[in-house]
Amino acid sequence: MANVRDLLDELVEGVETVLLFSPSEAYYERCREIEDVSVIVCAGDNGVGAERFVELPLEFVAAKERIRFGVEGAAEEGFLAEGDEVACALKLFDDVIDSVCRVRVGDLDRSGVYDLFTTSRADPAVISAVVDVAVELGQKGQKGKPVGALFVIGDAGKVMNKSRPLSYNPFEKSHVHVGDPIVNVMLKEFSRLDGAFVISDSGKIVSAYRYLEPNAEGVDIPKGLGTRHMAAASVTRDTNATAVVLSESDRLVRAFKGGELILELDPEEY
Ligand SMILES: Nc1ncnc2c1ncn2[C@@H]1O[C@H](COP(=O)(O)OP(=O)(O)OP(=O)(O)O)[C@@H](O)[C@H]1O
Ligand SMILES: [Mn+2]
Repeated sequence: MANVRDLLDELVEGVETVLLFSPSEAYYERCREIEDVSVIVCAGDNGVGAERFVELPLEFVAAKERIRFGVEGAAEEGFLAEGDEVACALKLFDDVIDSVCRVRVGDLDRSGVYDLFTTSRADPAVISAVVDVAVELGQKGQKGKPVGALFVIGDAGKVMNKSRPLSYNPFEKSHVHVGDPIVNVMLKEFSRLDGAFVISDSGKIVSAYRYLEPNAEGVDIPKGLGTRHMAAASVTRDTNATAVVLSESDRLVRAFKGGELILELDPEEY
């Protein structure tokens, strides 16, 4: 007669790698003793002293996104290869590992999320906060109407030099940072108006209403995207900034870096 264990055995059959999300030291040590399996740790810091470690820059409330980040990160670091079967063990409900899911590297669509956080100049928490604002705006719109927005994060001095004001800057002389609840309301309010937000590496809002002076030469972004996206891509090629764009027309959130589109997500699925 079949039993639960047989059923669950199938889940980990043939798995070569275990990816542990924020394990305790004891849990990590126990996993290391398993033969023929390599262990990767993905956590905020490497407290357990793992040999193969992927840093998690934020909590990723959505488990799917956490797993995607861990798997992309591990692949990027060379710990995993296309086709590898991985068992991911994580904490879903409690402060102990209570869930296991199996993934095949390459089967998850690559989101670019690891690159976005690890190779950006700005603080990962700032990027995450901006992506959150863009996603929320995308879900709700502005009084029910779809709205677009452009956020340029990091290398703000250079970005300011390569842009000009469209109107009076409501953030002049203020010291407000992304992530503050008040600021999120302000960002949403001002997103009705033209131009870009410029945000520093540490998350200070430097300006709203900036018109970026894009030098589109050599910038290669998917056809069909308009001037907002072109300006976003160009500014990230000419500076070390990362740009996050919410499209008013297709309602997707995109991130650009080094002149390229690196992330595309649908706020409805986030
Ligand atoms: N160079 C720029 N700098 C800052 N903002 C810009 C720039 N170019 C366009 N925008 C902003 O983008 C808005 C939409 O322009 P457009 O429709 O051409 O862009 P798009 O890429 O198609 O974006 P969407 O998908 O939101 O329509 C403009 O009204 C303006 O506020
Ligand atoms: Mn448009």
